[in-house]
Amino acid sequence: MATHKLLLLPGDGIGSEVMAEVKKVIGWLDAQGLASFAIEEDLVGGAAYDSCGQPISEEAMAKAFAADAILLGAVGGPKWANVHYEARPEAGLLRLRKDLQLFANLRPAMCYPALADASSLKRDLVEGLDVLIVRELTGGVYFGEPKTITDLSDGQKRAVDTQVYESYEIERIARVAFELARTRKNRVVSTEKHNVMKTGVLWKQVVSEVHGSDYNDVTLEHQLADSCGMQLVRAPKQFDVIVTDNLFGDILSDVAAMLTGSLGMLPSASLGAVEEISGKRRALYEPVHGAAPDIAGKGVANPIAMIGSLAMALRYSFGLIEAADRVEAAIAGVLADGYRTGDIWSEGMTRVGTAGMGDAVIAELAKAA
Ligand SMILES: NC(=O)C1=CN([C@@H]2O[C@H](COP(=O)(O)OP(=O)(O)OC[C@H]3O[C@@H](n4cnc5c(N)ncnc54)[C@H](O)[C@@H]3O)[C@@H](O)[C@H]2O)C=CC1
Ligand SMILES: CC(C)CC(=O)C(=O)O
Ligand SMILES: [Mg+2]
Repeated sequence: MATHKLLLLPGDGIGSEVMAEVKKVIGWLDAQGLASFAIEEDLVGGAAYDSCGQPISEEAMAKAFAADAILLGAVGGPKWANVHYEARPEAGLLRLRKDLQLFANLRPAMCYPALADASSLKRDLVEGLDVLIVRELTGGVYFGEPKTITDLSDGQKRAVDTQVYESYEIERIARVAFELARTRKNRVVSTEKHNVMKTGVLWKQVVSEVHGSDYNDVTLEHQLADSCGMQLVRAPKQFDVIVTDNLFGDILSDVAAMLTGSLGMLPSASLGAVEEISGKRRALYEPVHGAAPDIAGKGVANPIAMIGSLAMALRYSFGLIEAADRVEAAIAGVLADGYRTGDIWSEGMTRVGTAGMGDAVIAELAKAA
C-alpha cells in the first residue's frame, strides 16, 4: 500500500483539540491496514508567531509543498489581537492557500437525519439537506491590492480593500463547480453582486460562457449574493452546488453550517489544479470553523468537522474511498447513537466532550470493522 505524506498543522485554540481526535482516527486506519501515512507536524497561526515571529515558518512552508495533503485545525484568537497585520495568525493560512494555489474550496453542508432538530431551522426545511458550496479561494478581496489604511489631512483615516478577479480565475472555479454538479443533482447556482460590482458583472459573464460552451447539460441559475443568503435560510433544499467568490463563499458557508446544526459539523477541502505530469493536486483540508476562543481549552469542541475533513482527504487526495466511506459512516453512526458535543446537544442525548466524541467515532469504526 502506498504511503501518503500528510502534514498536520493544528494551529490555535480548538485547532489542537480537534486535531488530537483526528490523530486517533489516523492511527486506527493505519493499524487496520486501511491506509498508510508518513506524518509530519508543524506550527501555523498564533502558535507559529509565538515560536518564530511569523504566522508560518519557511520550514513549515517547505513541508507543505512536500506533502501529499495537509490537515489544518484553525488559526487565530484574541492573544494575537495586537500583532501587526502581516504577521496575524490568519495570514499563515492565507499564505498556504495562495502559495499552494488552492483555488477551489469545497464546503459540503449536509444535515444528518439525527441532527435535523439541532438546526436553527425547522426539521422539514433541513432534513436531507445536501448543499455543496464551491468557494473561490485564492482571489478576490482577501488578496487584492491595494489593501491599505491611510491617514488623511483632515485627521480622518481611509481604509481600502480591493476586489480583483481575472476571467481565468472565474473560469477554473466555474469548471470545478460544473464538474462536481454532474456527480450530484446537476444544478449550479452562481452567486455574485453584478448589480453593484464590476467583478460581479465579469463573474456572471464568464460563468455563463463556460456553461454555454461546455456544460449545457447542467442547470445554471444566477442569484445575487444577498438574495442567495436569504434563500439559504428560506428554502435551503433548493440548492445543489453554489459557486461563488472568496468573500461571499466564506459568509454563505458559515450560514450553511448552522442549517446542519453547528459550525462544528462542516469539513472542507481546498484543492489546487491537477498537475499534468504527476496527475496529483495540492490539497489542504480543514474545518470551516475557526479557533473558537470562547470554548478553547475546555475540551468541549466538536471534532466532527475536523474528522470529516480527514475523510475528504482520504477521498480526494488519496483515493482511499473505502476508508473515507467508513469514516463518514462512523460519523453518521455516532450521531444516530445519540452522542453529542455541547454545540449539538439536546435533551435525552448523550453529552460528550471532544475526546469522548473522538473515542465514540473510533468505537463505531471498530464495530463496523
Ligand atoms: N480557518 C480558520 O482557521 C478560521 C479562523 N478563524 C479565526 O478564529 C478566531 C475566532 O473566530 P470566530 O468568529 O469566533 O469564529 P469561530 O468559527 O472560531 O467560532 C464561532 C462560534 O462557533 C463556535 N464553534 C466553532 N467551532 C466549533 C466546534 N468545532 N465545536 C463547537 N463550537 C464551535 C464557537 O464556539 C463560536 O461560538 C478569529 O481569530 C478568526 O479569525 C475564523 C474562521 C476560520
Ligand atoms: C482566513 C480565514 C480566517 C477566513 C475564514 O473565515 C475562512 O476561510 O473560513
Ligand atoms: Mg470563515
